[in-house]
Amino acid sequence: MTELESERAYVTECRKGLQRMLDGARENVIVGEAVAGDRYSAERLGRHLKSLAKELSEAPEGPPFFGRLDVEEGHRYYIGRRHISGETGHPPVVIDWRAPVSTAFYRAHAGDRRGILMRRRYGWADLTLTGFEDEHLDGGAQVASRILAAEIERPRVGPMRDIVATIQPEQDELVRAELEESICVQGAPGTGKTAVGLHRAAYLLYAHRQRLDRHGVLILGPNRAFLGYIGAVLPALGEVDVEQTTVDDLLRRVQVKGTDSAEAAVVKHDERMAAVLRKALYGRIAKPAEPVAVRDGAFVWRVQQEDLRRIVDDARRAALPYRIGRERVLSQTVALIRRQAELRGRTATAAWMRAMTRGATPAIDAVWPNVKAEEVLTELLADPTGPAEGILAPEERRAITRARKTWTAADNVLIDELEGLLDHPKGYGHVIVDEAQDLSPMQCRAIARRSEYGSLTVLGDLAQGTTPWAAADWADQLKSLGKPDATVIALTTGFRVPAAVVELANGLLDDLGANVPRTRSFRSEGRLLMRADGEAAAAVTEAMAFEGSVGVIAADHELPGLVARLRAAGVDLAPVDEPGARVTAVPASMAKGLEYDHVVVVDPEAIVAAEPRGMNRLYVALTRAVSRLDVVGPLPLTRTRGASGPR
Ligand SMILES: Nc1ncnc2c1ncn2[C@@H]1O[C@H](COP(=O)(O)OP(=O)(O)OP(=O)(O)O)[C@@H](O)[C@H]1O
Repeated sequence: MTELESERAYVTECRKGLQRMLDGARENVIVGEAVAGDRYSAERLGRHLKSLAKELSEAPEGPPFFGRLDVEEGHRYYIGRRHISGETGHPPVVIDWRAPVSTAFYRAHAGDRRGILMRRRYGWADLTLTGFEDEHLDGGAQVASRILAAEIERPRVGPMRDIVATIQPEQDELVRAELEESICVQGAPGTGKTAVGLHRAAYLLYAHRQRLDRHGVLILGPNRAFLGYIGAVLPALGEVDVEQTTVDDLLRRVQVKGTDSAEAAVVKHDERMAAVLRKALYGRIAKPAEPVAVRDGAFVWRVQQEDLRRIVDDARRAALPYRIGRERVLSQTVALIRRQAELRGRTATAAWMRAMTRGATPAIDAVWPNVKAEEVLTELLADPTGPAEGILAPEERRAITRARKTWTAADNVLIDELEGLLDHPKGYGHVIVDEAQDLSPMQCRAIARRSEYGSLTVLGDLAQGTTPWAAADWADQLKSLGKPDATVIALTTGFRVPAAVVELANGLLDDLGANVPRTRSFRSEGRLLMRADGEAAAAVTEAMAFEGSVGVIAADHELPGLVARLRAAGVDLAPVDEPGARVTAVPASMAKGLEYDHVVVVDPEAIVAAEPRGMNRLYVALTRAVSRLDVVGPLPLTRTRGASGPR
């Protein structure tokens, strides 16, 4: 038997192992229901076993392993996307990539062998094992892995895929960072930030399943097209319970029908709004102007004005959320009434307490009113002379004063801030934030509230910041996110963009004024073509001769006209939220985080001119290509390049 044949025989053994696990899980469902001691545990056990059986039967069929570690003569571990048990009494046939032993697969090298003699990587064509590649760590020269290079250079089609077989050592360190540790990854386009974030979610769920099952993991991305693009990665790794959403969707409480002026949006996203909102809310608490009087049959119980004032002051000092503070004031007021009643020999039954609470409520409403976040904001936005005075400048107050009552996206952020003052929000065990350079201070606060007792993985690139409030450095952003001590780590090897395109993009960095390290590309192959105006149709048609996806990126306002012209030339483009299409029309504002095998950027000057941070937008657009980039029309003049352009 050749070595390849014996490896193929092992594949068969793995498939048998999987079938055994599935049969076992199904049988357990039947037995489990019978053995549980009571109905409650029968139900819980049943649910657990059923979900295990369901997960196993629905797991996408893929290669059962992608690597092997030989630790000593005859002793080896196969590493795969999921654990596969051996026969009863035998060790597992495949070890989960997240298990501690698998770490060596990603990190061992000749200088630090971690007890490994040999690492084997496997090549697959769908479900057929086609070959393998060995790396002997106990001597011999290091050779670059062809399987690894082929995987990274593979043309892209459809949604994002997992990278478990090829995670790089510096990425693996981030994936496996401790749960308690908040980290911030600064990485140029295509360095694998998103991939690292998704694999970190899968890793943490494996390593801390119980804790995170209770508190949950949340992934925040820039827009829905991006979520559609990354949505299949975690389910393919067996993780289906991770909440993936955008910041806007996470904070949506009122329906957005209006848009803010640029000035108003900037003010509403400014951190000073937190102080304005606090003042607006707590300004509603009044000094008690009279005693509390509660009728109780023939009696009237009283709580003196002085006592009520003390209760209110104590509750304010305790810095509780507003609603909890109000509850405390009400219950302490009723407690004083109860004490008086008991001194007079009354027994305070539950019904009596409820009646006293009802009776005291109007008096408490007068000092600590029950309010809704929307009401507070409506009043604030209607009155330029209100709580914002002394915090915002007069023109800023005017900018946010609105004539008509329609909610905007920024209002949801403000309502969320108020909700955070009113009550404790739902927290998560771990939150992963992608494109975090674009978050405003107020959005950061919303995330900080949800991760106060958990940790964060912050992913971003200061050079790709396109919002008016984009971060200039990570220290401030991390402070706003409530994790000032998070470690900032830079990733500098690009796995998406070919070297020629990286060179072009690096040339733009000086114009962006972002203090970030330059990238080097893992990929020497690839093509950059500068084309003249009017060659968009030719560029797209030529792109379609290659395998892989094509993305056509243009300024948002130019895209509809371009799509119509291309359609007339016989090319149909799918909208950006349809992952998996052959040719996609991508508005520049939605390009962030996406990638296509071949990208055609049309009219770069229009992309730059369309918005204040247009140069950053162009930097994003130019760095979406995996194999080929066509730039149609001249690049804007830049400080570094002068009038002639790169080629
Ligand atoms: N170790 C790796 N092995 C194989 N492919 C990788 C690896 N790391 C990253 N990639 C691939 O490189 C591409 C870029 O990765 P990703 O989208 O995570 O980068 P990013 O840093 O988030 O980029 P951007 O800033 O542009 O959003 C993806 O196709 C990803 O699968």
